[in-house]
Amino acid sequence: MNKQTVRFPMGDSDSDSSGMWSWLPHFVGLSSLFATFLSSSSPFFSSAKLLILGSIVETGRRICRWLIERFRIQYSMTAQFDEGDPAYEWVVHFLTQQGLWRRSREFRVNAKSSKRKWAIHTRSEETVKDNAEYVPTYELPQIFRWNGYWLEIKRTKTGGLGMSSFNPYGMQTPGGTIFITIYSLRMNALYDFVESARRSYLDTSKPDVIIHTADTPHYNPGFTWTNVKRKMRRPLSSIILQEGVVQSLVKDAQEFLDTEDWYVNRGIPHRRGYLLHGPPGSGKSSTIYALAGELGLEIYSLSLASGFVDDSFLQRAVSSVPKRSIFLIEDIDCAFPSRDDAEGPLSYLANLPGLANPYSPTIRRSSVTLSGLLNVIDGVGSDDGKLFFATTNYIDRLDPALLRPGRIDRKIQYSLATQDQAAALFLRFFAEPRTPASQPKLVHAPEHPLAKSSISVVVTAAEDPTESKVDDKAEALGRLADTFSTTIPSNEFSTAELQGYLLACKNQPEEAVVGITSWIEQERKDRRERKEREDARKRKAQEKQNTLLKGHYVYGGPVQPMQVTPPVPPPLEMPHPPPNASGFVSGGPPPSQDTLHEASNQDLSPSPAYEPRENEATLPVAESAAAAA
Ligand SMILES: Nc1ncnc2c1ncn2[C@@H]1O[C@H](COP(=O)(O)OP(=O)(O)OP(=O)(O)O)[C@@H](O)[C@H]1O
Repeated sequence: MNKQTVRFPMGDSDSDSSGMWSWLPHFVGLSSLFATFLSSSSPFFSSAKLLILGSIVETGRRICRWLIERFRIQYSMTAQFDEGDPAYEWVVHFLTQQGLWRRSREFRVNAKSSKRKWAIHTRSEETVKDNAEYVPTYELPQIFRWNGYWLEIKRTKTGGLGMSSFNPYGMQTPGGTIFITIYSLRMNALYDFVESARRSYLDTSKPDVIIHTADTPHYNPGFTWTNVKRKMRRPLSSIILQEGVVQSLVKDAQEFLDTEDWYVNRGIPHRRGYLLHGPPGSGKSSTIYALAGELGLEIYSLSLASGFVDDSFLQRAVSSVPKRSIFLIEDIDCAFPSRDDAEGPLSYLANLPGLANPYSPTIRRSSVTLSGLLNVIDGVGSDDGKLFFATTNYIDRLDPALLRPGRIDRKIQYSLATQDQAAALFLRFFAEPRTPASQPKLVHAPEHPLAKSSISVVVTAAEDPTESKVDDKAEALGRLADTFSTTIPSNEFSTAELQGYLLACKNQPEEAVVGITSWIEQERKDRRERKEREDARKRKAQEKQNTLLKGHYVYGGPVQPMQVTPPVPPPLEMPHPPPNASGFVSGGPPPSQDTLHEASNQDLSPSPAYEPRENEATLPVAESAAAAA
């Protein structure tokens, strides 16, 4: 048998040196093959060459990207700011100040509104009063240097009001989102950036009061307050109330904001609730705006009557109100009936289909429940130094639970204008603008016609003889104000109504005084007519409600809570005793075929002459049912 020697390229003890390297020619052969491959001009080799080169380039690119990503993760941090969150406004405003948006090449152009101040201006800011605003919409990242750091900004496009977009991380975001990457290892860099943005935003906002509202339903926690409005800050002195009322309110709120530690140390939730109640147009909202301007607070205002506001939305909205701000619910009584109404005999009407508001004045109009609101006022969302304000025209419609201390700590009552208020309003309208040189004094001199007024009346009293003319004018104006106010009956017209009248005779105080009597008469006449119309409308609504009630009661409609007895048509109108559910006349012998035929043709809808029994309409349904049984 021939011994066959198996040769291995290396490591075989039997192998000789020539055997050890015998594989080399093969390799050399390969390399020559490789050389041939590289230098070959055959199309097959060219494609393969490209393939390999492409793979090498792609691998290199991926490695670079991976390295960059590693670098980003290691040496940078990215913060996300979602539209609807206050921090988004700070950042956008700050970036605007840095002039970043100027490099943008894509804009959304809107007619100018007071909504935002950060749209860029097309020309020099001082000279131009733009009628349109140009809001950048680009998505391309921008890099800029701030405070020694490199920052990269990327802003996702807004898909339009209420529409959603996807951020680079695949999360769905309604509205716009800004991503800011800071290339630094210092966590403080991000903190410094956000703080600078916030401070600059607050500085710029000082002359305005910023009001956030929620006008679209969003189910993402960050996106509740989607609308921002600005109002000119209103001086406290422009609010005409009994002396000291506004000042004491401001003092109270300021004290509350300054004593956070006191609350924390005693384990008392740091929140304070105010209810401003009184007739429409008496200055409730104006007081809140003036207070917010004075204390530099932003207002987060929510209408509970909005269809999309339910308990859970309310909870989220309150928890995203930042510290040291005002959470405002205007016309809180509109949201739900008082507990008595809600549990009253007609409360089930709220669930009946087809019953609209005009016919059911006590029916719930909001998805917010009383317990939901109470939880929000009590709960975590409402501490943290937030001031809760509510306004109402009808305090007696509010549930006592809502009014207890701890929820509402101070109630301030507003009333229709008194004569003092009318005089003060008159002077506010017609007094000369004051110059620092002729600072007016609050005069309550005994001889002045308004001396007994409890309201601060601004009358310019000149001590300098050169100002005697001003003094004369002021005296004359004081007399006019006196005549004007004494003509106006106290507590009949609201301050807003008087303001409306005075606006019509701007710069003509004498005319205002002359015309006030006929204005009062006209107003009274208008009111009478309005009241008559309103009474007629209410009567009609009541009648319709009664008819609907009867419809549900008599014909076994969808009145769920009541076990309503079978139909009981009125006996007098019916030619026969009413057929029961199976079509047979109750009691008596079974009907003949003729009778059955007659009964089946009979119209069972209420006859036009049908009138309810005397107590049927007014009795609560439960009692009516019992009576019928
Ligand atoms: N006491 C007041 N002092 C100064 N201005 C007032 C006063 N009351 C009303 N006004 C003026 O009347 C207008 C309406 O006032 P405001 O909205 O504050 O009333 P309101 O009590 O909140 O009314 P509503 O209950 O209808 O919301 C404002 O322009 C405000 O300037």
